[in-house]
Amino acid sequence: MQFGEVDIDGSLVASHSSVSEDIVMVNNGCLCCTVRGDLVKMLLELVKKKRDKFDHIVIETTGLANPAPVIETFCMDELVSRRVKLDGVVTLVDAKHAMQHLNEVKPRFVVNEAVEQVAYADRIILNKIDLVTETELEVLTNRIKHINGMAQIKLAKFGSVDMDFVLGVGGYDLERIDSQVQVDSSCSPSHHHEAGHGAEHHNHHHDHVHDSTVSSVSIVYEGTLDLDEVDDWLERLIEEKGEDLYRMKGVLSINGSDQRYVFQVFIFFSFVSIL
Ligand SMILES: Nc1nc2c(ncn2[C@@H]2O[C@H](COP(=O)(O)OP(=O)(O)OP(=O)(O)O)[C@@H](O)[C@H]2O)c(=O)[nH]1
Repeated sequence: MQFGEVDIDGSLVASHSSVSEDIVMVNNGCLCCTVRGDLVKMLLELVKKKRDKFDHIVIETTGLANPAPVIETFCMDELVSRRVKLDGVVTLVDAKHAMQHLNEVKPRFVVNEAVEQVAYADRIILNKIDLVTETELEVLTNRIKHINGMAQIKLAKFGSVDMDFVLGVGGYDLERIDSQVQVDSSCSPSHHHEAGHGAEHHNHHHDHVHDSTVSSVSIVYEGTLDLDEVDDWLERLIEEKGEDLYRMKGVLSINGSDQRYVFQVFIFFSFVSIL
């Protein structure tokens, strides 16, 4: 499926077309509710009429789309969420042009879509690496990691990556968060390591990078936590800072319990989902 105002890929595909039947264009603009309504209709129709013919549904948005309303559809629409599960958000980054888009200064209250697409991603394909120098690639990679420290990044030419990298991602799968968080806390470049006596901030890797209004932070705290206090903290954080947050994932060790607690939170304009 593709969202977009001008259906260019659609006409290209239609002209070659034994596959056209499997590609659905949704071109009613980018307003969240319009897109969501269409998306819900398409998804339900696919499930109803062709459920035995596919394993995955791939939704391609235009480069200008905010991914949030699409992600939101899978959590908020009851009929959809009962029938299809969001596997993950994959963002294809054009190594040659991405920096320019990430740096574009938008008017106040207008979000930079390129930054959002990186921020929401579970997987990032950093494509066209043959068109940039090693230094450019390094600067861009650092910038992307600064915006989103959780996503796995794969460098590619002509979009060539293993199928496993883009399908079966499990980005919203609570069971996989445990391992993701462990990997992340050992290698994230933007982690905050808190140990008893106060926070020590390790952001020195990024001192030379253009400041980004969107960034990811991880907190590693040794010891156990009180569940009620964690609940209160999350509630307060969402209430006070909800508008500034995109996603949260975590694994907690709780006082008096030898089980690991895994949580994730998605925050969209006026919607919070805690699993
Ligand atoms: N040198 C080089 N060219 C590439 C690579 N990947 C794609 N291209 C070329 O870039 C051109 C434009 O392709 P894309 O940027 O992928 O276009 P697209 O994604 O279909 O465009 P939108 O969906 O409209 O964003 C085509 O001629 C591709 O062959 C790459 O890794 N290296």
